[in-house]
Amino acid sequence: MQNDHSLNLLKARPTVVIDRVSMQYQVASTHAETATTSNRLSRLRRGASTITVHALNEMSLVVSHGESVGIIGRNGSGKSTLTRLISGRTRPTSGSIFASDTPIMLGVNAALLPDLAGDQNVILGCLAMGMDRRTIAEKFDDIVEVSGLGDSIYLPMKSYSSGMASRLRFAIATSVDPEILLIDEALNTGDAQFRERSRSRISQLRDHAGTVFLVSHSLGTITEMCTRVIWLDGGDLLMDGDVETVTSTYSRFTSFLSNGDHASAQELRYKSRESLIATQVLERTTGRRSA
Ligand SMILES: Nc1ncnc2c1ncn2[C@@H]1O[C@H](COP(=O)(O)OP(=O)(O)OP(=O)(O)O)[C@@H](O)[C@H]1O
Repeated sequence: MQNDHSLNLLKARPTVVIDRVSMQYQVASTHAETATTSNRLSRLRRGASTITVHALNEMSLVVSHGESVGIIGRNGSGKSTLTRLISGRTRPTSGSIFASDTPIMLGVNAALLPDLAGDQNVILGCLAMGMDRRTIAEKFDDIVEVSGLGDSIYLPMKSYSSGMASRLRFAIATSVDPEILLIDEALNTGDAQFRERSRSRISQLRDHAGTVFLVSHSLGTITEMCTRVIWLDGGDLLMDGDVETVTSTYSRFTSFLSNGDHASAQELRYKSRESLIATQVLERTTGRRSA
């Protein structure tokens, strides 16, 4: 048993290693114990005080090739912060993140222009991702096909609905077969046909041994597309495991909360966190080891 486990670890090729990462933001706050209208007005002149928001408390994770990791949790639990850290757009307050290749963040990396037509934006987006002209020409039809925009591809992007724009971004961002793809909610805007198309595109990416991170409030989307799920709450990593176990526990948690049963929700939160087996990232040492 132990040998099987060690063998699996050896076979797994890590793509993202999150080593004791935490994130705090310094934010201006107008809160005061003794706030009155007059001192609120005087604070308008003096400026607000600063507080620290603990967006992510220290956590470690190792994600490997072929994994599609769903990130779930209530509003403000730290999901977007975690994806921004993995993408390298934000630096963690403490800890380090290692990635085997540049992570592509859907919708952010494709710097598209609203005045240009969809087809022109395809070229712009591909150039921005570092493709040469020949590769763009090879991929062009496939990108238009994945976007499902039909003749709307020739219209300016500013005339698109938000769902149409995110379909185009999805098609462009996934055309590079990124080794690490981060998707934050973008898939929820599409219609059923697009969801089907994006689902098959994500499984293609996984088959090419890539890694996908998907933030979503839709447990249906997570169940359809992910092989592993992590649950964040209040900046804490509460669960990390198979899709069924984590999503069903999270559903119980949210239904306790919506029924006003905060005690049971807290108990479930506590138990989940207690049973989490924390990842430990060991220092890599070189040279001869002593006995
Ligand atoms: N740029 C920022 N400056 C200050 N605080 C921030 C910033 N970004 C996020 N936060 C805070 O960090 C915490 C986590 O936010 P984050 O956006 O990561 O949550 P989330 O789980 O993605 O939420 P949602 O489901 O609502 O998108 C929140 O308390 C939020 O207010």
